[in-house]
Amino acid sequence: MVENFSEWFHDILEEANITDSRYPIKGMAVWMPYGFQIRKYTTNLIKEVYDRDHEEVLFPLLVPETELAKEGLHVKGFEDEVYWVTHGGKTQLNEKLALRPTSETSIYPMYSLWIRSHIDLPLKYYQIVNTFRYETKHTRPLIRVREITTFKEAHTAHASKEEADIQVQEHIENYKEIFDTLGIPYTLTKRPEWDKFPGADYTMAFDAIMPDGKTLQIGTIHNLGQTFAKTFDITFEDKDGEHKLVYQTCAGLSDRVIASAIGIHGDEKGLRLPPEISPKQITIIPILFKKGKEEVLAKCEELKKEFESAGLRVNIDDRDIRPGKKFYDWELKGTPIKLELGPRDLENNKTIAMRRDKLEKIELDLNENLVGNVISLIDELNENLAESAKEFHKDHIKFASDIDEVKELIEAGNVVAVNWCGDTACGQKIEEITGYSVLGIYEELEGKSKKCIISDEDAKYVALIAKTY
Ligand SMILES: Nc1ncnc2c1ncn2[C@@H]1O[C@H](COS(=O)(=O)NC(=O)[C@@H](N)CS)[C@@H](O)[C@H]1O
Repeated sequence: MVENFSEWFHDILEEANITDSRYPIKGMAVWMPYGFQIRKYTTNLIKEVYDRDHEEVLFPLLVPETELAKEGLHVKGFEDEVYWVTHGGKTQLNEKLALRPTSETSIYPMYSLWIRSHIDLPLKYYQIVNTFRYETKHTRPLIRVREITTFKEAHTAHASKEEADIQVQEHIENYKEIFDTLGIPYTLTKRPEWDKFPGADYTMAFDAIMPDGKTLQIGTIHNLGQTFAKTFDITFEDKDGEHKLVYQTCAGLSDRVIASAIGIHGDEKGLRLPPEISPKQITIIPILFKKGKEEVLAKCEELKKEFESAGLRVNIDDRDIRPGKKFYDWELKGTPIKLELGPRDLENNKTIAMRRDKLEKIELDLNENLVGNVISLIDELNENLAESAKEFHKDHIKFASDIDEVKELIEAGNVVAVNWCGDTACGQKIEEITGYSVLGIYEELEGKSKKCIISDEDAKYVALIAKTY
């Protein structure tokens, strides 16, 4: 793992041409070409999963103040973060318009118009848009931004509580598929009452443990119950002609999916990208001398076509610079597989392959199942990135039976599991004493001793405590 993760993360975004934070508004950055490709493949993955049982839509960016203010708990939760538009040209608008911090209050008035009968349910829409939050905590590219550029928000409406509960599970399965595909390990916890989404009945959260041991909330799923249905009058006529309020869920992902893929898999040489989202999966590096230059380049083009017809993304780095610089760039940009091809290799019908995760030379025969062999290397790399990330993740969740241990384990870069009676008073006491956050209830771990770490009452749950981004 890298030494100073925070510095590494900041530097890699610039050096690998992912984003440029020199844009003259704090918390906003430019997606540069290489990063834009990574973002494109990440959103493709999210769409592939969500298009199975949701429909993609696009709502306006601006939300009338009256709509935003309707849901008391919700607006309370966001009032300090909302950006406002007050003028059209020189004309003062007769109503302030919010830049959406999230889209419940722009979507649900329309749900109220569209949903009339039980045959309109379940309604399951999602959009991938930019949202705006005037974050006052330390902003950080991709991790805590003021313009969330890649905000996937799914909003569902159901005829019954049971269906909404099932939908929460389906969102959880969707998120597991997305994060597993990217080899990103996570803890799944139920956020404590005092830290759930404003207006939600409860919040399920995916947290990643970054290399510095701090956790990053990489996705959330909210069971909204009927709170927003009441506020926005989203009702339907059921089979018996009764008018009922719908039950709702919503689920969000953001740029943090990309932040965790970059942060968790990177090493001191740079990115090690999961093949799913790497702009190129194979970089062919011709070793060019005056003699045999044409033949080598011709062979590279031929190989490129062969890999592309197998559905792989390939580039040939034929820049007229020394190979060492090309290797450096390939390692920095994290392409999964590098193939070296020089005149001698051509004569011997060989190419030297290298996996970006292990950086070991592997000699492959050019005429012997080359595509199959390279695909196997890509799969092995994918497996290995996920495995080593899982190792790190597991090694950094420790159990503490007394409150002093919690602090020292977190300072040592861990997430800490403790027994908790579930009382808010105890939970908030844990945060007060340690200065760290209760991520929530963690079902994966069975409590060792069954006493709450604060009250000594019978512990009902295991809770995770962490230093968070
Ligand atoms: N300032 C931010 N920068 C980057 N990502 C963020 C930021 N704020 C929140 N996120 C991400 O966005 C996800 C969804 O945000 S949220 O507030 O929890 N949930 C919602 O807004 C729901 N309406 C989702 S549909 C969070 O889980 C987190 O991963």
